[in-house]
Amino acid sequence: MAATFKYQPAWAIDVSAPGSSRNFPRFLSMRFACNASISTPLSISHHSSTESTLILIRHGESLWNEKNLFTGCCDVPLTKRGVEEAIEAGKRISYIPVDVIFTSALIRAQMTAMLAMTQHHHKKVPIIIHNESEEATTWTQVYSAKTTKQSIPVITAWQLNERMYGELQGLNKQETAERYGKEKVHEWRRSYDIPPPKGESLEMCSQRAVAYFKDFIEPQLKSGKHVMVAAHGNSLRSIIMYLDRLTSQEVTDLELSTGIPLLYIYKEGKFISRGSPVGSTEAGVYAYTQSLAVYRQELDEMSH
Ligand SMILES: O=C(O)[C@@H](CO)OP(=O)(O)O
Repeated sequence: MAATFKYQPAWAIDVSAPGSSRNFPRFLSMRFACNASISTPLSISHHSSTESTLILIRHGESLWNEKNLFTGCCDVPLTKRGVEEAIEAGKRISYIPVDVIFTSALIRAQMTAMLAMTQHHHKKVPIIIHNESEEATTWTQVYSAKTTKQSIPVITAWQLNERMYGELQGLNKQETAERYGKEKVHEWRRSYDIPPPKGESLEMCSQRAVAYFKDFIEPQLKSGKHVMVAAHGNSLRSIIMYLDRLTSQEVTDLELSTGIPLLYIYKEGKFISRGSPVGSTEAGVYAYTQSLAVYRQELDEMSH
């Protein structure tokens, strides 16, 4: 079968991307059996666009957020409230274009991305790309160009996982503060370079999360693709530190709420923060760039 996989859809990522020689997941080798020419159905052309959107979403409330437990890389699902937050987040971004989704390898981020996309006006189907083995790649192929066009690839990457919290994972945050002192626990949770016992500091988390962002997500934005990243409090704090050029002191005060999408415009190599596309500020988002305004208008026309 492999010999027949001749075409690479627009969503497949350039194998020559920097960092591809590292041991990153094998999503790079995705192939389709059909002779598919994939492009966005709306008028924002990937090739002519000089600006693209980046949505960052921290997952909705998880069962361990609810119980106030250190979670880190433990793979726990969303609560009912987390599910609702993800759906609400989806409503807030439902008019913002999304061509490719990156999530961590953890279910709470993946659930958030999938639930958010149920609200999107373009009605495309998010599909998780499985390239963990030859079989996974072969057995998950799509053979229809039309179906591929109506899909959004969802790329999972462990590098976007929550920071690994070491020996704090599963411990109650309040009880840990009582045992080790509030200040020590705050230092473990929010300092830049002090790791919790046997865990990752924010700096260590940033070394993998920001490297992944630069190597795999930024090239997508550069090529005009609109990207959503669903990840975690600390992996996103490290990415925001990079995007907003925060100092290691400034990032200690950065807190992200669950399920609140943050919007950036990527333009001429720069990231411009547009805050959270909530309610009335949405107009401001669309006023910001002409091509986004056109996208919005076309979505409106499609849904009438
Ligand atoms: O427990 C965790 O994994 C994180 C995020 O929920 O907690 P904190 O906010 O303490 O970094």
